[in-house]
Amino acid sequence: MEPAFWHQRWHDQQIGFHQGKPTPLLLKHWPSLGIAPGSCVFVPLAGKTLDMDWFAAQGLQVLGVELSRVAVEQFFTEQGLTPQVEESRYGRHYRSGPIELICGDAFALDEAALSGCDAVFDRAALIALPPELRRRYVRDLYARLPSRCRGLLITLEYPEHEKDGPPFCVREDEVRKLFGHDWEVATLERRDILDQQPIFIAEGVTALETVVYRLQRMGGTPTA
Ligand SMILES: C[S@@+](CC[C@H](N)C(=O)[O-])C[C@H]1O[C@@H](n2cnc3c(N)ncnc32)[C@H](O)[C@@H]1O
Repeated sequence: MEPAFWHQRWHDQQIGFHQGKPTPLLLKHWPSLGIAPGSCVFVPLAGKTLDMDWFAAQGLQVLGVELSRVAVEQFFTEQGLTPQVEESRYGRHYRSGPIELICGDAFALDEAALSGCDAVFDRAALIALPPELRRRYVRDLYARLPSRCRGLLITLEYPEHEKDGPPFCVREDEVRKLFGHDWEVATLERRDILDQQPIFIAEGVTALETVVYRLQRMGGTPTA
């Protein structure tokens, strides 16, 4: 997916992935990670997700990264927030209270940019990328997160021949292969969601599951 693809989606407001409330599986599983208040959560490929708002309400700091300026500015406008804006080599930083959203390319973030992150939340991010980019995303971006990091990853699985991505089908064996060497991966939940996704049904998809994984950087401190 080239940047132009996403810029066009935001320009046309073709943002069916955006949810009008925080991700229910986030609310269910985040507490099990035991992330302390005041910690910083990295939200890659953030869009204007209300998950960022939810993290802030839990007393967490948020660092999001998003390509589209439309998305970033809509996030703050819709939250009734007036961010401070500043440029850096990573892009344009928008800050309001505990939320900082960088309008820029996630692949350009280096270890220095991510050094304050204690956790990561990946929903509709890994699965927004085609196979080769997924490998780069985990190999390069996830590898720059500090060794104390842990987090949640949410994926979708469906018969691949029935639909083109995004969102892409990313099966458990691929998740384990992608994260395998550097991250401990635990499957927390697998849920059939086809009947809640009429758009997939309309496209001819006959089976759809969402899977929640806990990610723990190897060498980090595991929780119960
Ligand atoms: C499917 S959307 C998901 C947004 C958000 N995670 C959510 O749950 O609503 C993927 C987002 O990633 C952004 N994106 C794609 N490639 C990116 C990149 N290289 N760096 C930063 N953002 C990117 C797109 O503009 C789009 O808003």
